[in-house]
Amino acid sequence: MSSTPKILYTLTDEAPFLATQSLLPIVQAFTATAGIDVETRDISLAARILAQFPERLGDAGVADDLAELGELAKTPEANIIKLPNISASVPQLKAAIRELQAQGFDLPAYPDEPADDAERDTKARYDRVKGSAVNPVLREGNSDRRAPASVKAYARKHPHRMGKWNNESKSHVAHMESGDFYGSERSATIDAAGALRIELVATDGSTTVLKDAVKVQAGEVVDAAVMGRKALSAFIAREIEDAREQDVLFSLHLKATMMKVSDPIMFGVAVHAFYGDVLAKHADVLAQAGFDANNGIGDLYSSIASLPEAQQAAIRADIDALYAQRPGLAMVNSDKGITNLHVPSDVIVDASMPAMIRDSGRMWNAQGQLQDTKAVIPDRSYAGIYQAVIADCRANGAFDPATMGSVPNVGLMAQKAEEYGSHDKTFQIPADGTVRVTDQDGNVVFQHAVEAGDIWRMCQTKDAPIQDWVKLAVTRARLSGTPAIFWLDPQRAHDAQLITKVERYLQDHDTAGLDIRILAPVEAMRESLARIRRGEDTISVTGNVLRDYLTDLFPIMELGTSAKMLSVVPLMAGGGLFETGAGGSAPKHVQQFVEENYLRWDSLGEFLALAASLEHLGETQGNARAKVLARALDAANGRILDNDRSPARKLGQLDNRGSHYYLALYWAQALAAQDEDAELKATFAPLARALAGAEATIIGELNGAQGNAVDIGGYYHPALDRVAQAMRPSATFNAALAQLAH
Ligand SMILES: NC(=O)C1=CN([C@@H]2O[C@H](COP(=O)(O)OP(=O)(O)OC[C@H]3O[C@@H](n4cnc5c(N)ncnc54)[C@H](OP(=O)(O)O)[C@@H]3O)[C@@H](O)[C@H]2O)C=CC1
Ligand SMILES: O=C(O)CCC(=O)C(=O)O
Ligand SMILES: [Mg+2]
Repeated sequence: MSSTPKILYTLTDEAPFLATQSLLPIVQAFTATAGIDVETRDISLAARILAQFPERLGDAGVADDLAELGELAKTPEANIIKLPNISASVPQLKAAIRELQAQGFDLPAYPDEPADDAERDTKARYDRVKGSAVNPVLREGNSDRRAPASVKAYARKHPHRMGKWNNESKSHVAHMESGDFYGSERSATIDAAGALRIELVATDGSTTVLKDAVKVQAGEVVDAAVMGRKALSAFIAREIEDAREQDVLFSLHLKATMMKVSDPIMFGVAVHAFYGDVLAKHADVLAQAGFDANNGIGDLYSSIASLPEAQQAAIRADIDALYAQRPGLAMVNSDKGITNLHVPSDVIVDASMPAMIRDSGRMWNAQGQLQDTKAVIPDRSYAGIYQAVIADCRANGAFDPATMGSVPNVGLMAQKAEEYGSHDKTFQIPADGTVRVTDQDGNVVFQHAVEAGDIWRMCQTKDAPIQDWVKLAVTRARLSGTPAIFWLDPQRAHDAQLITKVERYLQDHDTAGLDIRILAPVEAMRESLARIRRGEDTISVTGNVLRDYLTDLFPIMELGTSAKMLSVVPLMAGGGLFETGAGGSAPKHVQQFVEENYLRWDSLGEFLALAASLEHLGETQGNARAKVLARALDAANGRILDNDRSPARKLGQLDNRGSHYYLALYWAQALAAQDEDAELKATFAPLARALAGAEATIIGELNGAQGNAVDIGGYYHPALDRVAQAMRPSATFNAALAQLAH
């Protein structure tokens, strides 16, 4: 066991990174009193890019902290606090590369179409950073996400605003009826460890190996499915027309960040369907300019920027004319004309569907007004759950945060489970034929007839994570005395395999007196919704994708945001990964910060994660002081909520920094009030007095800093000293904390 107990705190991107520059000095000062080191590891998009080119960057290069954390996560010592990070789409990746180049880092450009081996190597390195490239590396355990009792109580007492619903709403979800992943899924449980080969046998007789030697373990569930390009394209074209006829907005909801191979292609199909006439008319020019529809219509505007002004104007005019014949497009930013089809990472289904449901089922139109919307979620595997929520809200009105029950989640996630681990086995098929998966003895495991342009993918779900997931579900059901529902669809090939395993592994546990059921997702949703309307809680036990979707959906309905969730990953090797909240990195918040030095990011997720991390450290390392710190922090978190010390949204009020001051005050007061550890009590009593005595001065200094633009020297790679200075504007607060170190 290591001599100095250590917590590794991640530096990430955007709002959580800014907030860290204020919060971390507080955390480090407090934990040092218990001899705990809180060290940082940089897994920001910028750091991950820089870590790819050590030989090129020399001294300017950085260590691969993510790789280090990934290894650590497989050991019992791991205690990692993971803040949200950017999962970069290609446009974001390119912007980050440009920014780093401008800062003097000698990085190669992102080669869209690599021409030689060197460029192929460069692209492969950048692609390692692309999309959701952090979470899958760290998540060596399953997921336990829930609203702590204090947070739920706060939400009940101070219900956030929910848009009203009525049964005239025309909003709905549209999904395919055939030709999708759902309809084509085949699944098998592997008997003995071995390796699978994926190959395309084209109709001309040629065979291409798509992937050789995919290692599989005994008991592992593998499945494969195909999304037909023609079927998808025809479906989207129909839905565009239907949206126009019904006079509702058209919107597309995918997860291009986590499904980084399949979903940008699907996004591109929608861009082509919507803007097809213009894209066809200017096809040659756009191809020359390097436009790629998979990167969104925003890529068209940036690609044509180098063309002669008249040519640009002609293309823009054609697009504007096209809008007159199309349904309204849901907007990401109406003022700036950013549409739902601009950038694939702007509308991410886990957050975008709950936001729509919270806003009466409406999205923003080009005029800056909310309007009923068609939400296109092409694949049927999960789309139905959102329609079930919409149908429920239409029939019964919006949910009431003051009375509704809770739906916590136990999610199967470890070791790149299911779709979220499929990227290296996802292919856009180059020619008509058959994709065949064979085992080491040449037996065909499954095969699909495919056409050029189709998206074929294979997923893996290992047995040990499934066993761990079932155990976690039973443990949570027992500890919370709450019914648990496994959301599994017997009609789906993959889920049918899982149902067999769940039924088998439930027998390994004492389930006497527990209410554990297995229901198909739509039924599970209806049952859970009926129960929350009655104020009852139900644990959702789901696969990886529904874990992602439900842990934004329910928190956003129950608490207003998923930032207030406790999100723990008990690592299978015995360590702990403590994620902060269940949502993302809120780019809007950075914009507000640089414009007016006001940060509305709520760090409650970080506070909760830290308490859980300290508790874990106390338990696993027999560190009594860590437990005292954890209990005091729990008390402080409760007071933050009771006294409403979370950041407000608008300039002039308490922002992120002010909420950190109150955290320090309440935490110090709780430590000064406890009697378990006299030394800690003596250490924190003077700090508690100093912070309480200087409340008006400190808040004055913190709030007084607001109002002007701040230059932090970069978006993806801001200057650390500038951020630190901006985030710590109270000399009085800083001095009081510094005293603690003496
Ligand atoms: N675990 C991870 O690392 C995750 C990372 N991401 C990444 O985050 C980025 C943005 O994703 P997006 O889907 O827009 O989701 P976000 O969760 O960042 O944003 C949705 C909205 O939720 C609110 N919100 C989220 N967190 C907080 C917080 N701590 N305090 C206050 N409000 C909050 C904000 O709304 P408002 O202020 O309007 O109320 C925000 O605009 C992407 O780059 C994505 O890849 C996304 C999900 C998880
Ligand atoms: O890794 C990502 O990109 C997002 C993760 C996420 O949304 C989640 O786990 O809830
Ligand atoms: Mg999510």
